[in-house]
Amino acid sequence: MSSYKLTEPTVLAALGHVEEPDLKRDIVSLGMVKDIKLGVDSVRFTVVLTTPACPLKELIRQRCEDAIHTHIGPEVTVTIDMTANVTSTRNDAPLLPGVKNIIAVASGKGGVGKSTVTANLAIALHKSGAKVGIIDADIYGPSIPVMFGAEDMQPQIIQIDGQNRLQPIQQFGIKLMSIGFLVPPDQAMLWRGPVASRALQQFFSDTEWGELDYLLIDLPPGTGDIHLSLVQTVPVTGAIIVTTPQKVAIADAIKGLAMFRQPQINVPVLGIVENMAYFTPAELPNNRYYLFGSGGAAILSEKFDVPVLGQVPLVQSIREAGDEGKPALVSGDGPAADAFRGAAEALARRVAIRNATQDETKRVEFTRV
Ligand SMILES: Nc1ncnc2c1ncn2[C@@H]1O[C@H](COP(=O)(O)OP(=O)(O)OP(=O)(O)O)[C@@H](O)[C@H]1O
Repeated sequence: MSSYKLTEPTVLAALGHVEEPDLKRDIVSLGMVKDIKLGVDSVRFTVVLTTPACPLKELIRQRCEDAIHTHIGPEVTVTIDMTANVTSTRNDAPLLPGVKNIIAVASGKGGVGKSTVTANLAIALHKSGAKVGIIDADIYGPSIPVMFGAEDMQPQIIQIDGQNRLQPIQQFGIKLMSIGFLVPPDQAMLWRGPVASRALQQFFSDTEWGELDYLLIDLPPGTGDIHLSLVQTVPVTGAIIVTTPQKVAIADAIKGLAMFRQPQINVPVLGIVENMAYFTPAELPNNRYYLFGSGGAAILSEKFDVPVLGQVPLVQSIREAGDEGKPALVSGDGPAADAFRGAAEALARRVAIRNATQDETKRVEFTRV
């Protein structure tokens, strides 16, 4: 006969000592413990994480096991099923009710690798088990179709409740929508701002996205009409800023960051991704050459109190993968893949913290900033 008391209340009391490291609250009051099943000397339960990309999964599992052993008894056999339910503040959203988080990916300067970062973050999140989509909002220079080897594909039109709806293209597990799928590239180039903005709005209103944990928006470089249209069309969960370490890129990244932080816009900036942070030759993966300088993102991070989500090296295989139409992370390994995976985990973590600590973003309701 065991001397300890193994009941649902004692299990919950024990697990009440386990703190979610990011949210700084115990996992029981956060509603993360489910399906407790008791045996004679054993307990099995499920821990529902806030993202499948959670880098703290093993830490939380270990702490749960330790808590049961410490507070109930060391002899108890503990089985923990880890699962995830991505959190959201998009409650009762009229547009895209099945999309939990809308993440804007912005850069100050062109060519810093914003689309490359978007594509690989999406693949990393998908590989962790999340449902992910990308809207290519770079109406005048869409690059997502090429990066996903989908430039010849066309979205199907389906009828739902008597209305025509666009079906996103699906490649490598990611749902995609881009102007590049709908009109020849040279045609969109000639559109004026309002036409381009309307095209973007249709990606939200007329596309059948279904259920998604993360919808990434690949914005055009700089700050402009499309950015305003985005925040006027949907409440954006948060933004990330992609930059290279160069001074000119950082100066422009500050402008992008400041735009999201304007009081009228007020979209939380979740972090910075420093792309082409250093060069690593394939044959000497431990050598790092800081071609564009170093420390730029760190300075930005400190000055604006925004975390650096990751530093992605400049490697030939990333460029080749982009040109071949298969984002590097689909089949790649090595330092670049590690950097993208780390950045995706950090992003997912920031989204979970943002959702637990900040109210829903409001859709912007004005025409001028
Ligand atoms: N870390 C990297 N290593 C090597 N090449 C890279 C890296 N990041 C991006 N590139 C390459 O740099 C070029 C520009 O990247 P990308 O199109 O992603 O930039 P962008 O910021 O989205 O550009 P745009 O100004 O069109 O919005 C592409 O050829 C891409 O493959």
